[in-house]
Amino acid sequence: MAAPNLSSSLSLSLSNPKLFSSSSFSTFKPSTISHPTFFHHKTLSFSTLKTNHKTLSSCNNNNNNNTFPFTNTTSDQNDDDEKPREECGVVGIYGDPEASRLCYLALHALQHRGQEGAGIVTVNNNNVLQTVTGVGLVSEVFNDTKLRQLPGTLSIGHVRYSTAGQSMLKNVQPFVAGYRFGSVGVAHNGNFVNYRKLRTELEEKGSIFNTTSDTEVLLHLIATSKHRPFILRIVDACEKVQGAYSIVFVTEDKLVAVRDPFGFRPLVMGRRSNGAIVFASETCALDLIEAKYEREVFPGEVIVVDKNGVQSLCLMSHPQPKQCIFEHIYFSLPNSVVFGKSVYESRRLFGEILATESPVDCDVVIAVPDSGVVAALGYAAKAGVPFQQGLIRSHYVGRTFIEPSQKIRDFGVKLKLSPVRAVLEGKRVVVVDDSIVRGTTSSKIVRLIKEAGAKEVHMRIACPPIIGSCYYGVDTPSSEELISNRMSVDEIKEFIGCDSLAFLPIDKLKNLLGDDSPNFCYACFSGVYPVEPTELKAKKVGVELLEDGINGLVQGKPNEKEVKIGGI
Ligand SMILES: O=P(O)(O)OC[C@H]1O[C@H](OP(=O)(O)OP(=O)(O)O)[C@H](O)[C@@H]1O
Ligand SMILES: NC(=O)CC[C@H](N)C(=O)O
Repeated sequence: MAAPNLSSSLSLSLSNPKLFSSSSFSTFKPSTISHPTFFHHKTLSFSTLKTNHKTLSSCNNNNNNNTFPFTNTTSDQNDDDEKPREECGVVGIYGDPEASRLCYLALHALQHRGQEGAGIVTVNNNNVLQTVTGVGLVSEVFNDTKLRQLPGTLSIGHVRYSTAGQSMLKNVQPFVAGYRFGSVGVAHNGNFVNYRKLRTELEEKGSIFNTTSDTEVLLHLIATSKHRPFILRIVDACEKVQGAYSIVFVTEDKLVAVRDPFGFRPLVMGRRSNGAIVFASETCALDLIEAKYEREVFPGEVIVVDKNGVQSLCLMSHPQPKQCIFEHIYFSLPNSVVFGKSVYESRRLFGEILATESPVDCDVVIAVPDSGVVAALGYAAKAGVPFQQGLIRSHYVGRTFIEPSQKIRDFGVKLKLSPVRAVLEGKRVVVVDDSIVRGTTSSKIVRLIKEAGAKEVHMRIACPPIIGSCYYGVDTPSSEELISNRMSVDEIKEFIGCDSLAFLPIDKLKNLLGDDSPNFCYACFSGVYPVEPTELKAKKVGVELLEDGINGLVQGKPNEKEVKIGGI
């Protein structure tokens, strides 16, 4: 399969369905996509499609004047961890003879988004979808022998951190399924909030599930869809699921990328110099495999890549994007551009705001590595205080450690972070971290720093207090386990034992985002959910883990108070 030839001219005279064309997304104003990228969209032969599909009949975003980076597409140009877990990372590559190896490298770049399992599916020369999946890190799952088993030019890959379904091999993606018209593979970042209901309905109709992952419902919905051709089956399935999804699909001859109408999770598109098209959760993956960033997959967009080129069509209309602000706060790597903004720049500014809003006399600013580093640099620069490395992070301990008991978790922080006495002794120290979830890390850190001789410890947190659990792909604990949901800032200060504590004020965060502010989801700070989480989150009671419909077994009643449903 060769790289797609995108030189054919665009013909877009569609009124129904519409391709993503000149609808405007003025809120997307990233410098990186300020020079519009033009694709040669090959028009789907819609006369052969069942075009009454409502999702394809209204493409423009309602109620906003957003402008797509295209200025004119009618042109011929074209388990029970206590922290917020990372999310999954996805990658898709079309038209490169080294597709699986590039996928493997891209998954390395996305490893911070999931460490439970990794997998790649590649279409071989006989049009067969071949899979390698395994539990653990990318480097543990793949080796040269495994990659040799994946020849072909079309691949998708996934790194997993579970939000629904246990952490076990059978739930490691990509999933591949055969249905009566062929095979399809899927890699999903996000979480379906109506998974349990859909699964029950499908099971009642006879579906047999292989996994306990929410993602599998999509395959059943595709297989049972009455729509033709395949792309409309995908659209049909996506219409039925609710919640967050940035997905790549592979068939014998197509790569398809889809982002949910709210655009909760990121998904970007790039191109290698040989013309190969690449989709990835973050731009850091594009950079690693030398794919040039072209643009985001837009909320509600479906992009199909096949021998005819790149086609873009709209999944469904929606009032306003609701991109996850936590990608900028914690999840994404600082070298990525997410939702059109540099993550590094966001974090540096969060730090600057903290320095302005919550100044304190101090001798040194230190970070809780890794995700607190850039905000600490911003704080130090603004405050005019030296930044130093007061905590050394072990490179051999994962980003989050998944320890079943609190006792062992306490060691976890010590194992991961070691204080530097030379930096801390006798000093008034500002410690910048990106977030406080349960407060475990902060309380341990304050103790470590004080034990190393610090005179004062002032915690500055580069996000607002987290009071709501996430239902859109971040596996935060249930709301009742979130310290900011149970305690005031003063109480948290007492609990973690620091001399002062301040969070990034939400209004300042929104001010910083400016016109783009309404396009973000703040449910974790407000408890107001853009998409109703009908199935409540797992929570721990004593040593028992109660799981809900999202995560599987229900052994107890979820606390109804946990979820405040609000408007968008
Ligand atoms: O309040 P808690 O429940 O302890 O959780 C918050 C901590 O967890 C995250 O760190 P993580 O261990 O994921 O490391 P990272 O900064 O390297 O991503 C985050 O950066 C905080 O330090
Ligand atoms: N973190 C994610 O995006 C998880 C994807 C999917 N819900 C799973 O649990 O496998």
